[in-house]
Amino acid sequence: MKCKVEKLCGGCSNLKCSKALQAKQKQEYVENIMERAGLQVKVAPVLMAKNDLYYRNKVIVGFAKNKEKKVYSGLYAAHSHRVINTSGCLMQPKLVNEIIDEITHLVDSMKIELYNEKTGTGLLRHVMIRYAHSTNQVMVVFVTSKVQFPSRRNLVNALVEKFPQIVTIVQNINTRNTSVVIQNESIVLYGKGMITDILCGLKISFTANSFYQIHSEQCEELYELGKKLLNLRAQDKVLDTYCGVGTIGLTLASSCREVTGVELNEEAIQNARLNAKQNGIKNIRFVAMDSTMFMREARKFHQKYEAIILDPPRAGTTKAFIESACFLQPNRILYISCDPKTQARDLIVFKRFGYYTDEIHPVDMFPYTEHIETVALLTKRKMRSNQTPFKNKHTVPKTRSNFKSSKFSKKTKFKKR
Ligand SMILES: C[S@@+](CC[C@H](N)C(=O)[O-])C[C@H]1O[C@@H](n2cnc3c(N)ncnc32)[C@H](O)[C@@H]1O
Repeated sequence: MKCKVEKLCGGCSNLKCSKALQAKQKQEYVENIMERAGLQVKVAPVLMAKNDLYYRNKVIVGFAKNKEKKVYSGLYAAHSHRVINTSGCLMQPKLVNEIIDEITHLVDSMKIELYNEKTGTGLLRHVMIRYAHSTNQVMVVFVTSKVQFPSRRNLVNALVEKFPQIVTIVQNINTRNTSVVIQNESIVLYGKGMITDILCGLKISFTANSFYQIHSEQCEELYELGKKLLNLRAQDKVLDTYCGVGTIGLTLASSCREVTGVELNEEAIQNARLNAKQNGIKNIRFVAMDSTMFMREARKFHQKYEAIILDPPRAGTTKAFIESACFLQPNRILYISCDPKTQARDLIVFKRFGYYTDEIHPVDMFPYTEHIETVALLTKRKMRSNQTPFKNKHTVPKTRSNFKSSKFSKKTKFKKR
């Protein structure tokens, strides 16, 4: 496969590898990590993506000017903030590439000021495009350094006229000296500020700040695998932590009694609630809260879940989360991870609290890159009666009557049972 900026970009380090070679390398990569962590687990063959080109449903580009002072756009060169021209990128949907090219042309012809990171001057920092594969809907987000955005009307009109697939355009204001692209303040310039995809047969809407898996088709495979491993029963209560816009819990809701989704990002929780409503799913609720804090509260009130799911960001989860999750004694824990290194670190802690896995399932969510998603089902193994790994004051589980009479903290949104 040929890419003109392959050596500069660093995004697709496996561009020259066949599918079979990528599968082998990624499996060995996970095996090495697990082995080095001292975990005796089998690593299953990698579940490779059927579509390995034009898959990225989220793209963020920066802008710069060439020697002739003409504006170009693209990703950053590896380990730098130098913009390289990635027009026509093979990992981005063709429509997304066309829209980026048009925006770049408009930014140039309308003489929109580019932001300068070094001096902190200028206006346009980045453009983010989000794409819904199943519905062909597109969201465009202009990230600016200030609220005043003089040419925005003309820019919006020109874009929606040329691309009817653009259903919403948002301005995100980032005044900070940071490499975090998207900040909390947004103004909707056109449409509703969200796009809707169809995922696992459900209508899933999300806004600019909410997480949505990068490879939508492969995400369906990932969730299908998770569902199969969990093997839920109709009476099960499920906790879906780090739930984003609720996608995992929503796809499981019809196979269990009830689901609780927990997520730090309030905007994502609002999306999740809308997603439950627009799919008529009633046995799910969402809590906007840090997952570790939630888990601590759940432990305090001795909540019972048959299955706990965690799908944290690359940094993995916390020891406090793991300790509390294991204390609740679910039958199974499903750990989905986008970084096998932090997953291995966390699996060691799970093991200390009695939860083991025999097998890791890698899923290739990021073809041609070095990244890999991994899924592990953990189940409880018996410990000797004198082995109690739990240390702090909630060691002794409350009796049922204790639990019923205990006062619920105002912060926590547990329902009395
Ligand atoms: C890898 S995403 C997974 C989202 C979702 N499970 C999915 O498949 O789309 C991780 C999510 O965790 C959320 N998050 C990050 N830190 C968190 C925390 N401390 N507590 C709860 N959620 C957190 C992020 O906002 C993000 O939505």
